[in-house]
Amino acid sequence: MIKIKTVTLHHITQTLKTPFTSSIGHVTDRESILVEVTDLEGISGWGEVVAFSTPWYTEETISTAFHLLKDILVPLLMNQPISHPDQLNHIFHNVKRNYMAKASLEGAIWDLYAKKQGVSLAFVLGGEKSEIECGVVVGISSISKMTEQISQYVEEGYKRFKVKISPDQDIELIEGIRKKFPKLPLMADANSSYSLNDTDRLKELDQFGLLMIEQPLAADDIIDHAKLQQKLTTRICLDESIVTSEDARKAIELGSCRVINIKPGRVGGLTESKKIHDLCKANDIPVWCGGMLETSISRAHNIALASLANFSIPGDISSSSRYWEEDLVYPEIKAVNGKITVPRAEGIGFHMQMDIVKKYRNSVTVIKNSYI
Ligand SMILES: O=C(O)CCC(=O)c1ccccc1C(=O)O
Ligand SMILES: [Mg+2]
Repeated sequence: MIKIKTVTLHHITQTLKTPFTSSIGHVTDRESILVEVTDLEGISGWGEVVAFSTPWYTEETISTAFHLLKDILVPLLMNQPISHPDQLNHIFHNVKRNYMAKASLEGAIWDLYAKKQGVSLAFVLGGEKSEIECGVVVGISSISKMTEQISQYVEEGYKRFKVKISPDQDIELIEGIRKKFPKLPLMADANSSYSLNDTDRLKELDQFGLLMIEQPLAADDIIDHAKLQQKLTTRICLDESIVTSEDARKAIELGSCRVINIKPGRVGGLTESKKIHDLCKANDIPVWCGGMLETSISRAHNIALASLANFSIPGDISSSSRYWEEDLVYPEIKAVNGKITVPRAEGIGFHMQMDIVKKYRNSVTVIKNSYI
């Protein structure tokens, strides 16, 4: 039984090694809220808010998540003994959406739940793989810089390569990469920058043998994606459009996609992620774990999640050093020859380096349970 003593919100800002650009957003300084849940025995579980500073990817921001955590979600959890993290879905039932805020607390409870049993997060989630294959993402810049970055990542051994595209830079970019790397496991993420009017343009991409195209159409759409998928040979992968397992069920039923990207933050946590994984498995839809320019706390959650059987495509889980000067955890999260070993140590399997957390911390908020 988990009895919460305190919930500590560490608000941090880290500067990315190099700014990251997609068709809809540009990130230089990455704000995060690290969520530390400590129980009466003094054991801590860790989660992370992966929302951005502004609502360009989803409607949530770091500020909205802080409000939700402090004023709504943490109070709902206090004075409730928790026997299993799955209960949080029910406890948060009357709070609409705000999935990233919910996921941060839920992730911390999952970590704590595993630690209290002395087993790994991957184990309690039902993970089967002892190592996961890693992919890497190249943000928008010039075609020559993007191709150069890919060459570097090929050398580092990554197993799958994703480039950000938009109608301003797509065919020429993919053509250029393909000339240099004809057989590379390559995919493109459009972050909703096209409409059905661009169908002919998107059909031109079919000739390049991409693994898939991610989220070509609107973030809230599954109807037009179904129409588009019928016209493309390239598989469509949905990211933004899938925020619940019900969304996934409907998208599969409509034929809106042939692959799904699961991000625990986007779907409200690991319980919902597992549900989507299981549903996709039953429907022969492969899944992979997406990335959010996250710290190693979420990276560790993602590694555990990606050890489940139907995560059969390498996800956006790269070395911490892909984005960060310093890792918040020890040992450092590192892809070696494009693979990361799933830790067997308890919980997330990595130790927090509090001196480094404090170095990047703007503020800390401790919420105490009323029974202490
Ligand atoms: O390497 C990563 O963390 C993933 C990068 C990425 O593609 C991304 C980063 C931020 C927000 C949305 C996305 C996305 O998958 O669309
Ligand atoms: Mg995406």
